[in-house]
Amino acid sequence: MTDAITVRNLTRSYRTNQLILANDDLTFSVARGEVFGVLGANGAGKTTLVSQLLGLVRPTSGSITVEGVDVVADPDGVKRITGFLPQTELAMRELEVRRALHYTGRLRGQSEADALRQTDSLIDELGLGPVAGRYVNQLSGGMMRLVNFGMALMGRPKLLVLDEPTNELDPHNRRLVWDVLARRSAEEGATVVLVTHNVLEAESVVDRVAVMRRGRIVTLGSPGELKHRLGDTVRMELQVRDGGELGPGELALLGATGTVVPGARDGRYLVHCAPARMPELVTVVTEGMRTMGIEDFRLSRPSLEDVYLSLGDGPDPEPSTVDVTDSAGSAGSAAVPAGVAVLAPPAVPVAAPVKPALRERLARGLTSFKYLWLEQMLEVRSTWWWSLLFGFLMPVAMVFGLTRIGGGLTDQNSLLYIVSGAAVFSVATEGIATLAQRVGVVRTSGMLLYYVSLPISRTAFLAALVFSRLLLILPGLVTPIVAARLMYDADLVLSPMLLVVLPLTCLALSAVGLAIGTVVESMDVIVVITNLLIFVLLLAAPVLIPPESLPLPLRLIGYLLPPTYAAEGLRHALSGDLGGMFLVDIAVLLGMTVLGLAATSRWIRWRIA
Ligand SMILES: Nc1ncnc2c1ncn2[C@@H]1O[C@H](COP(=O)(O)OP(=O)(O)OP(=O)(O)O)[C@@H](O)[C@H]1O
Repeated sequence: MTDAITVRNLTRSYRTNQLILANDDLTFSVARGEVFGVLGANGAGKTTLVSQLLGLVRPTSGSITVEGVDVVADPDGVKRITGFLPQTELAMRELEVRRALHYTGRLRGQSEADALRQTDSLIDELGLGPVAGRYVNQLSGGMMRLVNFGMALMGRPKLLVLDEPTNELDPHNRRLVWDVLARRSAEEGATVVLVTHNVLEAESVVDRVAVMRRGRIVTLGSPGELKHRLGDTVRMELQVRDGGELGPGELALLGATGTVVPGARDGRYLVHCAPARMPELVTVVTEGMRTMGIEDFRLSRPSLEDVYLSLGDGPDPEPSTVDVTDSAGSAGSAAVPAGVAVLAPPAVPVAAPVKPALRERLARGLTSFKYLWLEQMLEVRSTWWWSLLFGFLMPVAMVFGLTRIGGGLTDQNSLLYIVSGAAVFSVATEGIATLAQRVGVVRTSGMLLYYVSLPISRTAFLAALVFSRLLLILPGLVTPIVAARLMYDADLVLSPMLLVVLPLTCLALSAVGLAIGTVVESMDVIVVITNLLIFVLLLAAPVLIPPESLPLPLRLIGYLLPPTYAAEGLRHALSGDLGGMFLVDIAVLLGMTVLGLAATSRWIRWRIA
């Protein structure tokens, strides 16, 4: 078998108030078509390892090759051949199951026909027929996980990286997932990297397993080999009544015949001993059943769980105690420092990063944009009525109401303020506030991790976010103008310049929304900032109210806010005043667009680090 993954001296450190070695000098290889398990306690470094395999986290040092692609030099190359199932919340939750699978296939570069074909066959294979038309976020946790598993399989990736794929699944569906994985690896030659805490289940699925602790691989081999290392032992599994604990005296009594380790459940203990000592152990247990509170016990051969538990959770092992076996034939190397050394030279030569031709990139970018845009449009459908309220009715209501305050409309200038103010207020609500909050949710929920793992460009992703809101934003800009014309036969100039001002206003305010949602760390702070902005717009900025009616401090604050310039630009355009001040407004809006998009592009964590 040739190697699909080659990892050499991989180290990833994080510097917080201390230096954390999340992965510490890992060297191993995974053969093509192999199911490779990664086990380890919380914080052992499993997620850091798979994130690096996927090109999502940049190694501090070392190298990774996946199917001949140098992951560090060409992180996009690896995304084209990988299917990823993260533990975090996935995108596409507001789509129907069928669409979520289909769109994922298209975003992974499948043709329309192929994506539809595979969607149908996966729905069959995973038994998703009864829920195919239902929204993903309305399914039970287990069914949602099964759909997410299906999404990872779309595009028939050469490498599947699955983080706890059977979490929340019932026994029937767990079996289904393992069977599907076994088929993918045996029939299609897919390589599977499986992160799991479920040691018992992993044993029946994985070809080899690496056990990690404190950033290192402390043992690696096939389940059979690892169990063999426990020697010619037998084990007894004990269950203490009501999940209780054994006291030090009782542990010493059992420990006299073998090694005692606590099991994975409360009240469960495993005792390993030589076959010759077993009668003695059985006597100790049967005689002490009542005094020790032992409810049940049984004898068996050691399992992978025993290997895992026998490694304990003590301090990092010394290099000399590191235990390595590599069934692919690689040998451990004493020259490699602490951790594991299972060194296999890459069987596939590392290819230089392949940059697809411009035409292909454009075609891929457009397809990505189309499906991300469609996805976003479907995501916002639950809030359409709210957006339409702001887009159509609120600006009209504002024009209607504000023109009646204080005995009615006095002059054309006031009408201009009201019309442009109402328009910009509605755009700011949808463009800045809603967009900023949406980006914040995508970023903080872990959905971004999923988008980042797909072979899509950041530009396509951001463009889809903005353009999906445009349809909701544009009516809010236009309806106050139409309302004023109809209600007051207002003398508004509908110059071609409006075709510049209106889209630019949408774009500039959306860019500000994107930047706030990206740069501000906390979701709560994003909500506070955007609400405050809307509040200030309504009450203080020279958007609805002429500046001469505002005290100087409020006027100054107003001129610090982006929407003020949008309102001014619109007012100047509607009054036909296209002189110097209008050009200043356009320049500020352009500047805001560039700054907002640059800040978003710079700070959005497209590659986690
Ligand atoms: N972005 C980060 N900044 C600082 N420390 C980090 C970061 N990511 C991971 N770590 C640290 O690296 C170590 C390994 O974390 P990792 O998430 O890889 O563990 P894990 O084995 O996947 O754990 P779990 O089973 O809980 O998911 C932990 O100590 C963690 O706190």
